[in-house]
Parts: sequence; C-alpha cells; structure tokens
Amino acid sequence: MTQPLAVAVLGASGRMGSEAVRAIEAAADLHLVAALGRKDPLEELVAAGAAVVVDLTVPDSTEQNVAFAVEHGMHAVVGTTGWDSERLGRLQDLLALNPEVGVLIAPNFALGSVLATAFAARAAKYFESVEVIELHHPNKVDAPSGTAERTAVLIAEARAEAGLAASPDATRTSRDGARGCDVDGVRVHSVRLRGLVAHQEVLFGGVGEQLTIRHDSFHRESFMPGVLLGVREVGSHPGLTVGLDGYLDLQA
Ligand SMILES: NC(=O)C1=CN([C@@H]2O[C@H](COP(=O)(O)OP(=O)(O)OC[C@H]3O[C@@H](n4cnc5c(N)ncnc54)[C@H](O)[C@@H]3O)[C@@H](O)[C@H]2O)C=CC1
Ligand SMILES: O=C(O)C1=N[C@H](C(=O)O)C[C@H](O)C1
Repeated sequence: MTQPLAVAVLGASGRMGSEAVRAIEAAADLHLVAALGRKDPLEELVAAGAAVVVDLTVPDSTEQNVAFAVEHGMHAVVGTTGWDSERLGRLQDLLALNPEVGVLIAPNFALGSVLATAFAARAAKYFESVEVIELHHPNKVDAPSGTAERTAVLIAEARAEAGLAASPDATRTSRDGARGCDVDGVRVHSVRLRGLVAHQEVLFGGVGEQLTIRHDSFHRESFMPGVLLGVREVGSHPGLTVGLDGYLDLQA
C-alpha cells in the first residue's frame, strides 16, 4: 500500500489555513504532519518530515517560507499573495539550484476563478475596453487581489500581442484612486465589503455591447479542491508553475 503524502500547512490558524487543515485531514491519501502558525519555527517542517508545504500566510513572510521549503527539498503549494515579478525571479534562481523541487504559486485555487481568468485572457483581444473589479471581505490586507493582478497581467499580454491600443479614457482630472490602479495598462478596482468572501468581474466593452465575466466564491470550501489538487500534483511538476491552470488541461 502507498504511504500517505506528508503535508504541512503554514498559516494553519488563518481563514484559509484552517480550512486547508480540515481538507487535508479528511483526505485518505494525505497525512497532515505539521500545522504551523506565525511563531512556530520553520525547522519543525524538517522534524515533521513534510514532503509538501502549503503556504497560506501573509505577503511579508511567504517568500522566506517558500525559500526554506525549497532549500530543504520540500515541494510548496502557495496561495499567499504578494508574488511580484522580482520575487518570482528570485524563486526561479533558487529552484535552478534545487531542480527536483516543484513550487505552485496559485493566485486562486477555485476552479471557477481559474476558468474565469482563462476566459478573460481569451476574450481580451476582441474588445476595445477592459476594466477589472475585485470585491473581497474587509479583513483582506492586500489590494488589488492576487487574482485581479494575475488576470490583468494576462489580459494586458493578450492585448499587446493583438496590437491593441490602450483602453479609451478621456479622464483629465479625478480624485486620487477614482480610476483604480493601473496593472500593465489595465484599470483594477478594489471593493472591501462586510459579507463578501472573494469575487471578481472583468468588464469588456465594445461598440454597443458589453461582456462581463464574473466569478464568486461564497465560502472558502471553494478553494479546497484546488489546494488538494496542487498538493497531489506539485511533486510531479519540478520547477515553478504560476497558476493552477498549469496543472489543468484548459485547451480547446
Ligand atoms: N490562492 C487562493 O485561492 C487564496 C489565497 N488567499 C491568500 O492567502 C493568504 C491568507 O489569507 P487568509 O487565510 O484570509 O489570511 P489570515 O490572516 O486569516 O491568515 C494568515 C495566517 O498566517 C499566519 N502567519 C503569518 N505569518 C506566518 C508565518 N511566517 N508562518 C506561519 N503562519 C504565519 C497568521 O498569523 C494568520 O493566522 C492571503 O495572502 C490571501 O490573499 C486567500 C484565499 C484564497
Ligand atoms: O484574501 C482573500 O480572501 C483571497 N485572496 C486571493 C487573492 O488575493 O486573489 C484569492 C481570493 O481572491 C481570496
């Protein structure tokens, strides 16, 4: 019989971490060997014999957590936000020194969100205008969301490849922030509202028409199939994968 995969969760007491602990404990093929919080030393991962580390912490600590895992030969599944291009570059360098290790950086683990972002990237070249609105619970510490950043980057890449000009916008004067933030030329607006979990709309505008691609996570359970898929797959994908779509067949 195959041994269950030894998994550790960082940020185990948090909103996502506690949900992930429950999901891993309920999976017969996985064994939760460590559930660490902010004050616990990372060396406990080694002592526990973790093969896969799930990072659901905060943008300030995720990079050092993942570096520790990679340097100790553990695969990492990362849901934490804050992975800009500089951090990803440093991680690529570290992985080049540890080529057998796999890291998944997943801005969003919900299948519907992964699909919504993929659909938006495909639609991007057909519309003159685009803006992204992300809506989250008010306890979220970062803005814009990692999902919105990733969606905007992919839309911007598709627009650039198709040779599209900037979205039309006659604004000359505005209050600070009224037009959201600029992610590679795509305007992203962040809403924080009690009662929400995680939601996003991509608005595409053409002459006389609008396409809206919306996704809603109503509960953090929505992220768990993606977390478990990442945990089970990461060891078979050495190197860096950004986006859960890297483990899915979304072609055609
Ligand atoms: N990829 C995805 O699908 C999702 C990603 N997220 C992201 O996951 C992260 C966590 O989100 P939440 O659970 O809502 O936040 P949270 O604030 O509820 O949980 C974070 C936890 O990490 C702990 N922590 C901080 N530094 C740590 C360290 N060095 N080691 C171990 N634990 C540490 C905190 O004490 C806290 O318990 C955020 O960046 C969020 O944007 C959230 C939901 C879905
Ligand atoms: O903090 C959250 O809640 C979420 N964070 C991720 C993000 O920033 O995109 C994923 C999801 O939107 C929930």
